[in-house]
Amino acid sequence: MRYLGGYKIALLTCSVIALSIYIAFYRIEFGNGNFQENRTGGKVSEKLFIGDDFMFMSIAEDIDRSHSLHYDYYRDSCPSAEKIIAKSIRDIYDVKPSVAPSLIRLLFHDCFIEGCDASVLLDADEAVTSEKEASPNLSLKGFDVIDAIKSELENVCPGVVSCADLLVLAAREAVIVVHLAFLTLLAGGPFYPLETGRKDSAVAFKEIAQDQLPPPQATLSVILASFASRGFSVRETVSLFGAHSIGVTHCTFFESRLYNFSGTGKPDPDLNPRLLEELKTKCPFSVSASSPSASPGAGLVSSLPASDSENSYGESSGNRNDGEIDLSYNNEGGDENFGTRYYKRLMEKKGLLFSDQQLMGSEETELWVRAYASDPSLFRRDFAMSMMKLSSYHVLTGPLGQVRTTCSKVLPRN
Ligand code: HEM
Ligand SMILES: [Ca+2]
Repeated sequence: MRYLGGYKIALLTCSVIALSIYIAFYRIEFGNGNFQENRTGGKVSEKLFIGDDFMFMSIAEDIDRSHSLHYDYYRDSCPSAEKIIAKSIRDIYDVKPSVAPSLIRLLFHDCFIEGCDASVLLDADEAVTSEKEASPNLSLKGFDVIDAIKSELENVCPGVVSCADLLVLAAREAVIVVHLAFLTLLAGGPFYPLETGRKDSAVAFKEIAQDQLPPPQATLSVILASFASRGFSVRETVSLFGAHSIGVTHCTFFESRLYNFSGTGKPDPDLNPRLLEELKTKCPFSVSASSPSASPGAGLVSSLPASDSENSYGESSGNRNDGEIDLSYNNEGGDENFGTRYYKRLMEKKGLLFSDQQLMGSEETELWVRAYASDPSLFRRDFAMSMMKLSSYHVLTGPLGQVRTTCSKVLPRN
């Protein structure tokens, strides 16, 4: 009996130690804010992974599964959905690699504004003031790709797969194809598991998009505050910026750094002098660099230094006839790693956007920049976690949303 009692105590002690280690690990690795309240009030389960292998773990199961996100949500209703999406992205990427950055950015602009509910995809009509018309969204691309995949899905299982799920799954596939291209997929990721079951909004949020998407002139404190208000830690925020390893930016978003930084009439001292000279040839002086026509929205923009706020996202930035430059323009050293190369550039003052270079502006953000620059697998792992978190941010589930049949239109009211 005494022996059995001792055994029980030992077992209890072991369990307590194991639980403490687990909790400590969870806190250290993922900080706070990882639980996402969905709009039904339920908890979205979190998945963790250790090293480069995913360890699936349900931290908090929803009570009512029909009103929450879960794995393989379309298992019975549309079993081929994820395959159709994945194949479409791969096929399109083969002929048009720019689809990958377009969709990753589209996901960010959807999820950041009132959650991943496909609100950004809605066109304007009598009932909808489209987010597409908000100035940060004028240069978004990839809507045609989403529409094409959606019509394929509608042929196979009409009215089943939401546009919000389609967008997060398509963006994940975009991350995968990019990594295949960079030959880093085999090096461990970053595939990230995604739960599904998001519903689409019946409204769009143009004013909120205008106010709350940080402009390329945003200062570090503005950037961090805007991500923190959505539950993203500094580490997660810095890792998400790694998406700027690929894709393009228009000259208009950084030209004031070349010619008239903060109204000084001089270039931004935080821009690499050699890169500066090259960029000047790619983006010749234009009127907008000296006296911007843009009149940005209020909100975040109004908290910028006056001279910077004048030329944030311009009202017509997407329509101006201005050059497109690779965000990784003139990458020297042949370092082809997605992520790593972006952070190395920041260390050499080669971030194209002022907001990118801001990540070198505090001890804590600089620490993560340096960590990601030197450790590709750490970056891949953190990026995957943060993308997963972004993709489940503030989702609509159950009866709170709808499943649109055309992603640019809300369902007609009965
Ligand atoms: C403060 C935060 C951010 C700002 C100010 C910002 C700003 C910008 C700007 C100005 C562009 C160029 C757009 C153009 O000229 O067409 C751009 C491109 C892009 N952004 Fe961001 N961004 C931010 C965060 C993010 C995040 C968190 C992601 C994804 C996780 C992201 C993904 C991308 C991608 C992939 C592109 C390239 C798009 C393409 O080539 O089509 N950005 N961003
Ligand atoms: Ca949204």
